Amino acid sequence: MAVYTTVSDDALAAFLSEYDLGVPRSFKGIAEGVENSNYYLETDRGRYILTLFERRADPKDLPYFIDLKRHLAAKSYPCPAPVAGKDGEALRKLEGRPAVIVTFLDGLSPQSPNARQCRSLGAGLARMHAALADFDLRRPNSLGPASWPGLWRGRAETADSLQEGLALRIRDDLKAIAAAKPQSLQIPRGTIHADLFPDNAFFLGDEFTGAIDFYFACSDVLAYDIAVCLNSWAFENGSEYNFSKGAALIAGYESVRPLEQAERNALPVLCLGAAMRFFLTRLVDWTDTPADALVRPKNPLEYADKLAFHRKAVSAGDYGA
Ligand SMILES: Nc1ncnc2c1ncn2[C@@H]1O[C@H](COP(=O)(O)OP(=O)(O)O)[C@@H](O)[C@H]1O
Ligand SMILES: N[C@@H](CCOP(=O)(O)O)C(=O)O
Repeated sequence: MAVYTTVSDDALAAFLSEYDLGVPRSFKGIAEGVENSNYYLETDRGRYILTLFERRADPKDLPYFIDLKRHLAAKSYPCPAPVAGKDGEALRKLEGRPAVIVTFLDGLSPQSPNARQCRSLGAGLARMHAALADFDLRRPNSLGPASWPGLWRGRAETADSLQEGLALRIRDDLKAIAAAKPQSLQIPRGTIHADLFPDNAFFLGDEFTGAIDFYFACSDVLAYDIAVCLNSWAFENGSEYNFSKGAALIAGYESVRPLEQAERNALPVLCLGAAMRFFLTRLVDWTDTPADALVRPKNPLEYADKLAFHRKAVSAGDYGA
């Protein structure tokens, strides 16, 4: 359960008095998620999510995330809309942490997405990129390749304790990615979600109905978002790549924005990089999650296994593109 910060009755009452949201009916910690503390809030006027930002969120980035969601919502892209208080501000403090209220989005996150859902998700991702094409704020990817050596430092022993010989393989992957210089790729850039996992996408049946959790959004190559999605949507049983799902996801994306050849060529290194990013943050969380936090850290080995698949991929064809 992702609740790092407990909200007292008095603090909640004082916080809600800053809004015009009616009378609270329900307030509960949310079981899913790992990054921030999330609460479900229902009042007589509607349903909301209250988020308190925790360790990885840099307070100076929060206005960027709020503006980004406002931009998408203004374009009728289905995502949570930030709720402003009586003073017009969406960002304030609760229990000493930065906090926002956003609107509740309906839909279900697929546990095991099928190929039709992958196709719809790919199209939804491309529509998001299109809707953000004129979003003019910039935020560097704080979990991009430059951050990985720092995340990895001092973790070799933990990696080897999870899987024999893993540290050596990770060192080799980091060297291979650095040599490929993914930051210098001459391919389309824009604003990306950077964490569009199945638990951050909602569906009604097989139709993508919206995205949540934009708190890793940043300026980067657009195809990196596809790489994140191939990693999180197209594998089964951890490490088995499902070609049909990957092909459907890419085809869905291309039904809105066809990929350039250079983007296709970059897919293997972008997929390796995306798997590395999630392996490393999971490895850090595996040992550094506070003992009293109500959260289930995610398994880093799932991404160590995906790295093994990407190491062998030579072209976009290996992913179904
Ligand atoms: N706007 C929203 N509408 C509906 N449910 C939401 C919304 N925001 C978050 N949730 C629920 O809260 C869970 C955790 O949210 P998420 O933003 O993924 O947390 P974290 O960033 O802390 O990992 C989601 O899986 C979803 O069930
Ligand atoms: N998607 C990441 C962790 C971030 O958590 P989320 O619940 O905000 O998606 C992972 O799976 O490692």
